[in-house]
Amino acid sequence: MPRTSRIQGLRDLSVEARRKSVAEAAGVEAAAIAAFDPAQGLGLGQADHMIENVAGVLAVPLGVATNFVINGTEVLVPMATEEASVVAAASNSAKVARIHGGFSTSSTTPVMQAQVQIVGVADPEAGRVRLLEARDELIALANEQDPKLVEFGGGVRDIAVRLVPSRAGTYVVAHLQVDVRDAMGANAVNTMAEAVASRAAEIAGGNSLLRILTNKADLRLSRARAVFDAEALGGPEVVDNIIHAAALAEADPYRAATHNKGIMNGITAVVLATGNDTRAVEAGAHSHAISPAGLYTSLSRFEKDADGNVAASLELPMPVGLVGGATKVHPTAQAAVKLLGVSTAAELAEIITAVGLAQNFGAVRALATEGIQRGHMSLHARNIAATVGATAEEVPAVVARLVADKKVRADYAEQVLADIRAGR
Ligand SMILES: CC(C)(COP(=O)([O-])OP(=O)([O-])OC[C@H]1O[C@@H](n2cnc3c(N)ncnc32)[C@H](O)[C@@H]1OP(=O)([O-])[O-])[C@@H](O)C(=O)NCCC(=O)NCCSC(=O)C[C@@](C)(O)CC(=O)[O-]
Ligand SMILES: NC(=O)C1=CN([C@@H]2O[C@H](COP(=O)(O)OP(=O)(O)OC[C@H]3O[C@@H](n4cnc5c(N)ncnc54)[C@H](OP(=O)(O)O)[C@@H]3O)[C@@H](O)[C@H]2O)C=CC1
Repeated sequence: MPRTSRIQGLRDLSVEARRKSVAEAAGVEAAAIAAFDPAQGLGLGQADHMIENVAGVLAVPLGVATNFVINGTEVLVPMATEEASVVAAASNSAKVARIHGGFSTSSTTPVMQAQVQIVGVADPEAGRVRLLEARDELIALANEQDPKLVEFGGGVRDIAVRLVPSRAGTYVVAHLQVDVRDAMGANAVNTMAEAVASRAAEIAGGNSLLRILTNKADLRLSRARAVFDAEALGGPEVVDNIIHAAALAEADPYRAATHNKGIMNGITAVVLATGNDTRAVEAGAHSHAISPAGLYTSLSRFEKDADGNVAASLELPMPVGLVGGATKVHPTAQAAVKLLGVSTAAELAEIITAVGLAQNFGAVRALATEGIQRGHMSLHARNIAATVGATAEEVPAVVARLVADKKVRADYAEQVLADIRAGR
């Protein structure tokens, strides 16, 4: 069967049947994603090699978002999240995006930056120039630290030097700009920064202090765009409401924070599912969300295009890898990568960005029409039913009453469960 991400009725299958259906649709062996089953996921022994003082593992629901077409390829997306309605929203948006061809993505070269802070330079302007004169020497010294990365075509691409005035004087800050290829790159660039720090300080005429990557990875950008059909959304008025919602997020930091949280609902779920550094991606995203006027603003843009449809776009840092960190050692993360069918970090970064845009659009569309609660709470109701003690067999009946009565609350769920058990 040709690879497809359209699996109608996936929600109605059992977990095991869903996993089988997803593997078939993705064109992978069922064994490739067997580690989605916690029984075959991260073992205590493996976990004990990953972090310190391991006492257990924390399982998180792993859903699969459907309907994605990205650069013409059908993609089923693993999403690790504890939040109801996130997977549904991403799938719903992806379904609408299919009308105009799905998502188009692109990305820059995977360049991560490490900072070397140099303190106590009497003549920082001249110190900066001295460092730039020594560019080739410092690049060679840094590249010696990771011959394998250079062998893969990576390595230091350039050096930039910034002067940062502060209450404690002006710092000369050298940036190593390193192509890290398919790594997230933090360990790689941190090693390089530590190796060049003392020589850089000597050249600049000061003392080196911090040698560490920046998570404001604005030389490693990923982009996604999609067109959402006006008629499918409910007509021009809905489009105008979506544009207004997006305009507020652009202008108001209070709204931008939640608008961007909506984006990260999608992004962080895939970053986590693939064993990548969620904190690095979140730090990069929010540090990127600063307007030219210095305001915290929305990361995505929604515009009404010439045909009256919504043209949505998103560009942000996306420092994710396939070869380092937990991705290589976590069996479920490896299975997630197999399901995605990606072979480079850039491909992964672009899929993650598309999912962020889909998630963001789904939330804003709901907010700009019926509001978030109907969709979100009707799915959250299952959590509430389980919380008050409903068995798997009782949950559907409890949820149906909570949603029908528009009272998705734990106290009401207790009453409904009691009624159902009493045959009322
Ligand atoms: C929840 C929906 C999708 C319902 O929307 P709906 O129109 O009732 O859904 P539907 O039953 O017509 O299904 C449409 C498609 O949605 C997907 N879908 C629909 N239901 C399911 C399900 N149970 N399981 C799996 N997939 C589901 C599925 O893809 C389905 O098509 P199909 O593939 O079946 O042909 C919609 O109301 C929605 O997208 N709401 C937005 C929810 C959301 O954004 N949740 C994120 C949490 S809220 C938040 O924290 C972010 C926020 C809101 O604060 C951000 C911000 O402020 O901007
Ligand atoms: N965000 C942050 O602030 C920080 C994050 N971290 C953590 O660092 C980890 C990621 O760092 P990262 O450097 O990726 O980890 P790794 O050091 O595990 O992986 C990178 C290494 O993999 C090797 N490699 C093999 N194949 C490739 C390839 N195709 N492309 C590139 N490199 C390849 C490279 O050479 P070689 O084998 O010679 O090393 C490279 O140095 C994450 O777990 C993150 O959480 C750490 C510090 C700070």
